[in-house]
Amino acid sequence: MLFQNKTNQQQVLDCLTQFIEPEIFNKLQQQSLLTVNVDAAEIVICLPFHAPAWLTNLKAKTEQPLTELFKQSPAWKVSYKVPSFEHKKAPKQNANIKNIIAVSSGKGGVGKSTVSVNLALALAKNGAKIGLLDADIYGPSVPMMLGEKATKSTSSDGKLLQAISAHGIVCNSIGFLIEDKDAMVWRGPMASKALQQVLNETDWPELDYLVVDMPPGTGDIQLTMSQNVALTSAVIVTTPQDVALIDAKKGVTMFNKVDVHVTGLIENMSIYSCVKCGHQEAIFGTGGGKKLAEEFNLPFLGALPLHIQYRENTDQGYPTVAKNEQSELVAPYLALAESVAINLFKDLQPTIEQIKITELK
Ligand SMILES: Nc1ncnc2c1ncn2[C@@H]1O[C@H](COP(=O)(O)OP(=O)(O)OP(=O)(O)O)[C@@H](O)[C@H]1O
Repeated sequence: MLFQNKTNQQQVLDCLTQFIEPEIFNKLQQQSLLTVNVDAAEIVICLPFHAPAWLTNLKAKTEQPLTELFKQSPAWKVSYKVPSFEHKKAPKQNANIKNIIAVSSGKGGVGKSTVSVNLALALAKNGAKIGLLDADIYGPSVPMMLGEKATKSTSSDGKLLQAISAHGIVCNSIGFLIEDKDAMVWRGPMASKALQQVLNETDWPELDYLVVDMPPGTGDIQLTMSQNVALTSAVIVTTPQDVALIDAKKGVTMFNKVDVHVTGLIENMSIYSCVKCGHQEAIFGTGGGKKLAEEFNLPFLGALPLHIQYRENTDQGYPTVAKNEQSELVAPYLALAESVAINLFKDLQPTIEQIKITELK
């Protein structure tokens, strides 16, 4: 009888299953990332993604039931290790870069670079080690957006370029390698070579994710680039407008064609909030991104508002997420970053070496 009254591990795990999505819970268990120490009233978790709001929410929801089981407030021992996820094709990859995420758009001007920059910063703000590579040969804008336009790439060993540090992330740009006027006449293999060059000839520190701002469109250039780089996954940026959605469809189709995993869709310029009166309007329509995601059975990763501050901040080289002044503009990016990191874990398997390391612990 005494034994029955004593809380056991399984009861604690049963409690946690009610508050963690099954796909996440099962994988955490399979990969030995979640353990319970009943005697110490401890939940020990090694999170494979950085998601502060997700964790805070989980702790808040489980506080009462776990306290009842443990007869004391639970202690959470949380550590982080983002795995390198398997991808279908595996061109040689820099060992320092665990994962490469392409930010893509079917058409130009939907805010792909703005999203790349702020998403990279938000992933870093959530705790991940982040690099940003500007592969947009048509208009490399990342150096300007990060306030590093005047910075020149340097090399300490005469072989590898130093990655440029800005606002807590490191970056490099294809813009440092090319003349603007040249890019217009490039073909796929040339652009792909330039991307590989800037990727492989940069001295990247250890990165959980390298975010790549791809050139807009789904033509020969984008196709070759996606084929020749070890992309872990792609996210597609669209606006709610029909024309943008049609092109976003082409984006998803392109990545499917070259066997690159698509994490999901992001809707930019979603709702306009008037700075003066707060009135909200769906200038480019509403719900299109979500509908498209449903059509392709992909996660809808988040909607980002249309707001003048996003433009002004990147124009000044101080992106909104780095500036961190307006929570209503920063919060959607932090949520988006969590969504991307969590969905990658849900969808993809860690590489074999990664599993072995975890099992040995
Ligand atoms: N959510 C937003 N609210 C307000 N302005 C935005 C938003 N997103 C992007 N912009 C602005 O829209 C313009 C186009 O954005 P951006 O350069 O990021 O788009 P892009 O898709 O990368 O374009 P390109 O096809 O030229 O590479 C920029 O002036 C940018 O500041």
